[in-house]
Amino acid sequence: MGVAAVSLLTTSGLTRHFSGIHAVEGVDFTLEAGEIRALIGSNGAGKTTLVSMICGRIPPSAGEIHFDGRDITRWPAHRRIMAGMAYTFQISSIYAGLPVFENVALAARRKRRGRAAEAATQEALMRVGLWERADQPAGDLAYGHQRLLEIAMGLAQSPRLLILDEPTQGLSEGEIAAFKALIRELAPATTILLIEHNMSVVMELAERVTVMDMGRILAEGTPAEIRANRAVQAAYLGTG
Ligand SMILES: Nc1ncnc2c1ncn2[C@@H]1O[C@H](COP(=O)(O)OP(=O)(O)OP(=O)(O)O)[C@@H](O)[C@H]1O
Repeated sequence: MGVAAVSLLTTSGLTRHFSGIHAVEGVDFTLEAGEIRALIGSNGAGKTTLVSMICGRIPPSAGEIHFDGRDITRWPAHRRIMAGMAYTFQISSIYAGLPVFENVALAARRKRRGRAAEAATQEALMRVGLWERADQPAGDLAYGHQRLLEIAMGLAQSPRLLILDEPTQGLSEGEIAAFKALIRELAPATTILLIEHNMSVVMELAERVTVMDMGRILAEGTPAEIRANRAVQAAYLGTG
């Protein structure tokens, strides 16, 4: 028998309670290096809470997280960034008064210094197509471009795992098509985990889909398997 590849990310028994609410309950979740994974589920299913524990925004009530073979359960967020994780959460991180370039450079400097940070900034802006707008105040960008700016901020950290929370929310059809193309270019060098409500994005982009319901993993599989899954249809897809 061959040696099993080490998964990039594994959670075991990961749990988070908020004063009686079981937001995430005993989740065993695994990501293989290089994959594009979608995390779906109805409002309140626990997706953001799960991802927040993975990236170190909130501590778990119980359970463990391993990244790249190391137990990172108690690592602060910045140490996880150094280890190769990056995440974007809905617009929260943009400084509207600062130029586009500076926004991305601030993110790059969480991992690198000096010229290396500037080079990573330029590369990330070119990758998402915002290099021409590098000098504009971020607050002047159209909404779709602000979402791309957030992705550039993640990319500037050259992550091995990029976590995106609802990246296509509020984007136009054209912008969504550009987003899909961008993500396809990033994988498999970068592993992608995206929380996504847009089913066409999930079905076209993700190699595997994880469905959460009431804090637990309800199902996992290829897009075709998930579409055909009765429990998923009842809990989620059927209501959409
Ligand atoms: N800081 C918090 N304090 C109290 N309850 C919380 C907190 N964060 C999340 N919850 C609760 O935990 C549950 C899971 O929420 P979570 O935001 O993780 O779900 P979600 O699947 O990301 O939903 P959505 O698709 O609406 O973003 C919900 O019942 C939510 O109200």
